[in-house]
Amino acid sequence: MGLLVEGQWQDQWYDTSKSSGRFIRESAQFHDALGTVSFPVEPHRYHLYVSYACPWAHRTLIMRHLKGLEPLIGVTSVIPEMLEHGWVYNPPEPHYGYHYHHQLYTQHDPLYSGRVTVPVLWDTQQHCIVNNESSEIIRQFNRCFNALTENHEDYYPAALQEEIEQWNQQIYHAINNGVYRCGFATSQSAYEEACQTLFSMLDQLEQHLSHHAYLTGNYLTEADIRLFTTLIRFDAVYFGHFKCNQKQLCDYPNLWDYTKSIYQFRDIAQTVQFDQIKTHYYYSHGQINPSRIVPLGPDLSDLQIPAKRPQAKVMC
Ligand SMILES: N[C@@H](CCC(=O)N[C@@H](CS)C(=O)NCC(=O)O)C(=O)O
Repeated sequence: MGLLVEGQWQDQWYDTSKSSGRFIRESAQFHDALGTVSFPVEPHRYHLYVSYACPWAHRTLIMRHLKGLEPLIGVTSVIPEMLEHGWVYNPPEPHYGYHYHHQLYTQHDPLYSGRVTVPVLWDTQQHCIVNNESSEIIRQFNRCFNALTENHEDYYPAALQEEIEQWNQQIYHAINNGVYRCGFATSQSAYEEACQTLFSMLDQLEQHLSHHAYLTGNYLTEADIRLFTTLIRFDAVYFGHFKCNQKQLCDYPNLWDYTKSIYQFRDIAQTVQFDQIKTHYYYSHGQINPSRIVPLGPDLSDLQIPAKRPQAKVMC
């Protein structure tokens, strides 16, 4: 785990010393958009770099799948173990033969300073990063390629945007980033604050999902996709490794059924790789798990049993 400082790789854990033990996530630095003069929409031009372990990158894999973009946008993944060199490709990535993900960042900017994260959307023609913020990449995947794919499904429909934004904001803070705020906290008070916020939001969602099939009703939206990638990792890694252990997700009947329903929707299950998820978290974070032992459980076979709620609808 590390970061680049003016283009030089430094092996360094997160610094929580100036924030009373609280983990504060750095913002992504690249925010360009497809469908602009600089980045016109073209097949086979853009490439996605992901980790199957990472919940943020997982959002982009799901949207790429639902929007039928697999034939148009290639994917390179890293190995789950993220150690002194950060994210590592295996085999080397296809465009430049790089071994380390930080080499892609310095290809874009030889003096880049900051964290080296996945996902990255890369332009293979101009040899640069288009965007490294998952919430923006999924919006671009949702709308930019419709003319090429003839897939007009809309996971961010105008009529639901206000509601989606509200959910996104609450869920990002309490849950998506919330599990990291628990796991990477280095003081008791920072951990407890994050854990209480997390479980109070899960309790609120459990109520909501007792009378709504999905966050905004019967339609699957980006808000559900963003929530799903954290929930599907909950019992496997966040409960134990990140100490989010007031309850397991499977103790919440509605949240668990909701998670199953999305897992079972249109082969989304194929984007979920539990081996990589468990190996990444338990093996990579030596500060949290010095033995690097990866637990055998939990038994997640219940995910295969059909969910009870109605299958999601998709707006077109
Ligand atoms: N805001 C980014 C966050 C991406 C992110 O933090 N990814 C993690 C993987 S789960 C990462 O690459 N971390 C490496 C690091 O922080 O050094 C997004 O949503 O795309």
